Amino acid sequence: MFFQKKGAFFHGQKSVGYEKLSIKHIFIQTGDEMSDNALLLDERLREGQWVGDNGHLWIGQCDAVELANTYGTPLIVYDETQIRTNIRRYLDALKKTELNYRLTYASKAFCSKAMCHVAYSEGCFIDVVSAGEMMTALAAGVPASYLHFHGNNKSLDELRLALKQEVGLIIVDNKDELLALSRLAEEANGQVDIQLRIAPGVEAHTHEYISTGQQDSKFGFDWQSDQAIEALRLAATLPGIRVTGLHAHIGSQIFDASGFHDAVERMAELYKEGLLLGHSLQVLNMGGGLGIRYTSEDTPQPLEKMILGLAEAIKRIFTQFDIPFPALELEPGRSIVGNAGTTLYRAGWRKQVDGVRNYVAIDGGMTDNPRLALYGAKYEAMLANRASEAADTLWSIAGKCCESGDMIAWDVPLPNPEPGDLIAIFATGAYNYSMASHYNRLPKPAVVFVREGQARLVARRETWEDLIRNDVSL
Ligand SMILES: Cc1ncc(COP(=O)(O)O)c(C=O)c1O
Ligand SMILES: N[C@@H](CCCC[NH3+])C(=O)O
Repeated sequence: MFFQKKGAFFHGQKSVGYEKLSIKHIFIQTGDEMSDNALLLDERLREGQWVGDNGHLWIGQCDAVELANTYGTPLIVYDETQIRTNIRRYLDALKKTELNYRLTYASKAFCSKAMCHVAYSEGCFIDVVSAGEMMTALAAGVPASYLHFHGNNKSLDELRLALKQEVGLIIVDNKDELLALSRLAEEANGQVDIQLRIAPGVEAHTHEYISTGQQDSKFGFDWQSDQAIEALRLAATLPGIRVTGLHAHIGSQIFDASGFHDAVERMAELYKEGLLLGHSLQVLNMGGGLGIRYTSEDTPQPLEKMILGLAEAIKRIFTQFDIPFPALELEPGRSIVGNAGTTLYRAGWRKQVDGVRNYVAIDGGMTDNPRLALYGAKYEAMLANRASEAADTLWSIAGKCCESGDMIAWDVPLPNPEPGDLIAIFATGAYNYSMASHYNRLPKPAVVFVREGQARLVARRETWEDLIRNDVSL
């Protein structure tokens, strides 16, 4: 039987081990209202970073130059304190909403055993979207009851695995999956808790490719054409499943709260229908999506303001519908790990075309950071070994792949780089390592966590042997 283990489900009910599990450490800066760089002179620096007397970039009290010399480049450096701070800010804000709540880390943003362990140790549930992410979290010691299984095309094998492992929740994306899951659960004589993912048909105000709440989306039951209400009706007739919540994730890198509020209106209407159909709904899962500052052009609202605003909208709208307040579940990824990651590259050869552009090539590229190629993402850069020198020339940072679009940043200010300099790219903690590829057979970079002056390797650099491991012997 795979009934969910009881008693670990809402922070508001004090049954989850947030207080118990959290590890004491010093916050470098705690005020939610402060922007990332409020205390720092160089606005490219993130919280927990500074330029040392030696002119080097320091991250989490570790010298970036030493990190690169020790672990090689490209190297993704995560400030573990920052990750924990980000999670605690979410939990603190959620606590203030006075709703029951649950915080789920969307591991797609950066999935590794160390990261799953950190998120869980801070009290997060873990959103996984494949058997691979599920097995990573389990290998990290996260109990299956803390896993929430997402995805628009979970295979039958993946669903069977989720049931066998007794994951805490499955977020069902479409009718085919709903029918299949009910059948599998019935065959196993069990019952599984599910949420239905809804496409509420709202505008998220973000890049088209990372917008998911609109009607024309591959994700979720369509609200506008009544697919969603039909799913609730169907689910009420199916054995083996218990609909405990409704889910909407409208997109990613969002600064404007209006899309969330519009979504709540539609979700509340559906929630009421669900209750009337006899579903034991308890949770409104509003997904992730909060944006972060990649460059000074980005101006995210303070986290607490976004969360309290969302909670107020939920309370107001649920009151209008005359239904009990739900527990609020959030599922952030980028805003947990994005600003905590910095990638260090070794500068290679340059190409300067007078009056056109200065290029400096690095020892990585779209293989470890495809975000410019995919979304036109912008980043800020610094020479980590010459961080106190004036950044007085514009340089474009090119990857080493055979692809003109293999760029990391266009025209960013740097002191004239020399081959061998160390180039730091900030805010690369989300969707970089997790979207890394082997194009041109480049090995994936190493990942280290730094914390209070200590560094630990959490993912080793791939080797050439790793790259040919799956090639069958000739
Ligand atoms: C279902 C779901 N939940 C949560 C997230 C995390 O989003 P973000 O990284 O923008 O917080 C995503 C990714 O966009 C998602 O697809
Ligand atoms: N990969 C995207 C985010 C996708 C969010 C997952 N649904 C990015 O790098 O911004």
